[in-house]
Amino acid sequence: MIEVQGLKKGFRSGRGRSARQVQAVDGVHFRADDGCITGLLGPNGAGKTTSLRMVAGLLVPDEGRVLVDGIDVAVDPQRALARMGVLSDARGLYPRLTARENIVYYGRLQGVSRAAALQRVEVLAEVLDMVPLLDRRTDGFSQGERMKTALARALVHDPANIILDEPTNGLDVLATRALREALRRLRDDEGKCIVFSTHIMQEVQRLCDRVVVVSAGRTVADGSVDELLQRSGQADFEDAFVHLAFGPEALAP
Ligand SMILES: Nc1ncnc2c1ncn2[C@@H]1O[C@H](COP(=O)(O)OP(=O)(O)OP(=O)(O)O)[C@@H](O)[C@H]1O
Repeated sequence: MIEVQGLKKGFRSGRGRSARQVQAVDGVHFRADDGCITGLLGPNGAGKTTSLRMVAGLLVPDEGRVLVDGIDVAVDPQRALARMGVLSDARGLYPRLTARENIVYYGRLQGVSRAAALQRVEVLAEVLDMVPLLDRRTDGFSQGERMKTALARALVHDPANIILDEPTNGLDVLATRALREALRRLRDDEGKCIVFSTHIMQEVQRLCDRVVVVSAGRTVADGSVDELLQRSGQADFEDAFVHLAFGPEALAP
């Protein structure tokens, strides 16, 4: 389970006199439960990536805190991070290594024994439907094949919590469907807590048990798709999102 409380993060942008403060995150909070897929939905620049980078311990918040299975990331980062698998947009794989070697190598870096990592590869290859890829060098892999390998790598230490930043970026429709199916299996078969960011409505509607709407750095709404439709009084989820993220006036023709 991941709990995010009152996160804030600002950046200084530019130099000298033209430098100014950008408030990337200005009050993001949510709770993501085990066995649930939670989507962070927001427009470009809403602060989703910055929030997830703080959750993953890659950025230190100015304010607020992140609890991973009750462990404060700022207080005990090692224990908190060991409970998370993170798939960011940097999906760097070693091109000369096979998919299996990439995954096992990362497992070793995470402190997993070679035998356990090799065993985990077999399980993940089934869940992610990538058995035929395992013994190919990743050099020349398609975007979808890279994504699956990177996801398996992020999950090799069997973390209870999975964080994905815009995971379907650059994937075609079949690879996107395969990823969705993999995330559902990780939720249903393994009871994982899954948090991902996106600005794609259909993705949220098809996949999420819970949606956190982020706008201008803040959590502005939180609930299931049906709850958000009800709360906004809209029949269409895109309209509901625009209403919640930008206010009812943004829906005017
Ligand atoms: N390192 C940085 N320095 C300066 N500004 C930053 C930095 N990182 C993010 N920002 C700014 O913070 C705001 C939030 O950015 P962030 O990448 O978190 O948004 P996002 O919701 O993930 O957007 P997108 O959907 O476009 O990826 C943006 O205005 C961005 O320009």
